Amino acid sequence: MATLSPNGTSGRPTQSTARHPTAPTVMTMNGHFGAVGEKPTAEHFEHGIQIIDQEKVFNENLPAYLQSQKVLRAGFNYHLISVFGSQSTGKSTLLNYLFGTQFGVMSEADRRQTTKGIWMSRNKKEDASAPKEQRMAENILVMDVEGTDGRERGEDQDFERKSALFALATSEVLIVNIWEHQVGLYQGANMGLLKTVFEVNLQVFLKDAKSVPRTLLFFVIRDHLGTTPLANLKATLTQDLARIWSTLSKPPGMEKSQIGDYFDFAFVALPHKILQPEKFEQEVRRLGTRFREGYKDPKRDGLTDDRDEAILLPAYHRRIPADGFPIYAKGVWETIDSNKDLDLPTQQELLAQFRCDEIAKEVLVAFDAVVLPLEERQAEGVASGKPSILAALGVAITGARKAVLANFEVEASRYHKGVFKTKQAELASKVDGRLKTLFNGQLSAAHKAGLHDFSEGVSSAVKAGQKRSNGYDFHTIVQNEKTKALKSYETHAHTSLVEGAPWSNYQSQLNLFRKDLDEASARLRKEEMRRLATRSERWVKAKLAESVGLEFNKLGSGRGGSGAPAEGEKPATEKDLWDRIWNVFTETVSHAETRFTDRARSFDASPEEVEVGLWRLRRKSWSALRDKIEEEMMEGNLLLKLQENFEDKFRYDEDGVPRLWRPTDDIESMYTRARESTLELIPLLARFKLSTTTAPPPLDAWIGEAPTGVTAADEEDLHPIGGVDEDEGKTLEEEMTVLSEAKRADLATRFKKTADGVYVEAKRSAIGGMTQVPLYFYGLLLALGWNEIVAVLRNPVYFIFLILAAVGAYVTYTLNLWGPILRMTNAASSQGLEIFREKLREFLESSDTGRQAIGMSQKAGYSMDTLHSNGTTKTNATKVDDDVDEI
Ligand SMILES: Nc1nc2c(ncn2[C@@H]2O[C@H](COP(=O)(O)OP(=O)(O)OP(=O)(O)O)[C@@H](O)[C@H]2O)c(=O)[nH]1
Repeated sequence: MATLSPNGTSGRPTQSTARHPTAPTVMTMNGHFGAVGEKPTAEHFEHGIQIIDQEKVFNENLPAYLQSQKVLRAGFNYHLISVFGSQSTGKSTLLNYLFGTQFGVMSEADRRQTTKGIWMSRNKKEDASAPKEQRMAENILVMDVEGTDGRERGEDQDFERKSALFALATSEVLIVNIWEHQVGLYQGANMGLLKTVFEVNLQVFLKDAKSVPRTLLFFVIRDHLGTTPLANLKATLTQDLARIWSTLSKPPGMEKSQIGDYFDFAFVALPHKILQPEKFEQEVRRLGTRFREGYKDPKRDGLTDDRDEAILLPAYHRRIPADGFPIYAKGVWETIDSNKDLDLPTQQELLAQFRCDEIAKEVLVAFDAVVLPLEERQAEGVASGKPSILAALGVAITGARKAVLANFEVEASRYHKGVFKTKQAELASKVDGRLKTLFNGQLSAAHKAGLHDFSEGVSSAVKAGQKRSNGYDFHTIVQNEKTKALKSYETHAHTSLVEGAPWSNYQSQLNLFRKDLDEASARLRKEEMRRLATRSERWVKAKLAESVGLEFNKLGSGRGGSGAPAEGEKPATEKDLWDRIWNVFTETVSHAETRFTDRARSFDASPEEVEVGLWRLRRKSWSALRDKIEEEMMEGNLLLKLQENFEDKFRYDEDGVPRLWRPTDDIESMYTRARESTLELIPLLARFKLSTTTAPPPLDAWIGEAPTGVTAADEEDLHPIGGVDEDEGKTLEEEMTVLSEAKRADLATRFKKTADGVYVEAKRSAIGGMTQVPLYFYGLLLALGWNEIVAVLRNPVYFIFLILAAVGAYVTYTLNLWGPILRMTNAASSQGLEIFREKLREFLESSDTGRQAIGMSQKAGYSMDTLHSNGTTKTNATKVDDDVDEI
């Protein structure tokens, strides 16, 4: 590191190493760094910083310097003072005295330029008299500007002009350092330079005259001997300045403007430093306090001497926040250096935009630290399809939002108001955009979870209710779950509210949630209605299976309680079969409808929904009835019913007593009557019609028009019904046709064969009864069997056996058991005959001659085979059982 002698002359810092590649990579006094990435420290800036070097290069380390001096975060709480004047007039010396800085000072013996470019240093003198909280006023930055009229630059006044402009654009106070004997001179008193300053001032602030901060031109007259009073010197200088002002060509509209409209002037004279060192130091100290102390009102504070008035008035402040100063200064310098028109308001706007963006970035770091993880968790939840509800979201994001906006305001509000407002709005909308997404995401997660929980809650409560003996009230379950879901949603939404954000409310989302809940409960209710409908349908089906089955069974009893049917007249049970079925059907369904309606009402189902449910129930019930009828009408079943009906009419008399056929009986006419009566049943059964009207039942009127609320889904599983679903191509007539013409004919043929079999059997049994033994046969039996009779009578064992047999026969007779015994015997003999026939067939099948015998035996077994081929499932054994029952 370069070293400095205490007075800073011999070790005067070298120039920027950045501009001299051969220079060592160490930091030099001007604050330019050699090594890339090297961080400057407070030590590096012991002598301040050369913010612009003599080659007019701006030093990028200015922020680091301000940071090291703890000025960067001071906001507006700092002051900037520049000093300029002729070379070697003691400017640096004055600043070092006033502010404790360590600017380089020329040695007494060597009159050459020491200050090159523009240096800056922070005031190091503390004002011990000031209260602690006011010590911020010590943030005074002092710029030591390269002296004018220097022999080193000669005629080149470019830097001189540019540095003066720079000082004017940035400083509150311009100290013009002149020696007493320079007063009245033009160049020596820097009047040329001041003319430039005034000109530029007019141009620079022309655009926005109102916002022009005033500048204090503070003339420090050095080596004041006292022979010419300060007032005179002051007057001379004031006159000179006024003259210069008057000679300036002013822009239109500003012709009459006075120098005092833009500048304040102050004058101070300092004694000769060499000749009157004590007085010099005393006056310098007095002057120093004027910089460091707050403003003093001459009258209020009882000041008698304007030498005690404060210098750094608020009106002079350039209103550039300290953290924006390096950017601003750089922008200003680059504009000046490139000889462009300096437009300070624009510079300030540019600065404001730049800094506001930077500040926004800075404050967003803390915001991101809070919000980013939340956003990530939410995005993960959405991606996985299970949006997660973020706990205490509102508190977290409200804090983050408040902090980011407050921090931005603190830092950025110092900049150009318009830009600040715009950037603040931009930041707020960016922050709010993200938070709104987060908030809405939270609400939609709560929405989804709420709906899911609601459906689950209802389902599990219904399941639990199904297990309970006293059932469950669906409506209450739905209401309870709905209340729970709404409460939970509101809690989540409430805890996610972002305090202070105008968009942060959830009323519309809550309404949407409520609407979706209603939809979900309507859907669940519909499902429950479906379940109820299924239960009702099952109930109707079971009831119909029982009651319709019973009605059909009554067909088997052909007497209908009125004995053998008279010619052409049908028993009541047969005539009004369909009426009874229709009545049973409508009553059953009506009963089911009442139950369905009551239950559905308890679900809070709408009348339309109930209407649809009832309509479906009626259609389903009709289908169930049709199925049942079809089942009853299955060929085997029907033939059996007809056979039973016929046998009932044929085999039993008017009192329901089985007939014992005698040869004298008119079997044929009785058979014909019973057969015809049963045959008449076939057309009756073939078509579903009411006896009263002989028309089909009013099915379409009974089912009714499809309610308006019926959807395609409701009709999906319904069978088309003629008369109701005309478009399905089936008429009501077809719907009501139970047996087709061909089936009827076939059924009649089959039945006739069965009936014929029964008739033959009856005839045979009548003829069997007719066989009488001749009387002489008994005489012959007595004659031939006399010996055996005597043997039996004489033998006590035979005799006792005979008596027992007689008693047994008598008991059988008194118990009326002879008939069944005979039948059983008959059945057993026919069975035996059948077995014998089978055996014979098997035997004969093995030989050619046997085939003929099979044919014969088949003929003999005609009635039995017919019975089997007619589809009856009854075996002889069961027939025997039936007979036993009948008895
Ligand atoms: N007579 C007199 N000499 C002074 C006074 N103040 C400083 N000097 C001397 O003047 C010389 C120049 O002082 P500097 O402070 O370096 O002057 P400067 O204006 O900063 O010089 P440059 O930076 O080169 O422009 C030094 O030798 C000082 O000792 C003063 O009030 N009166």
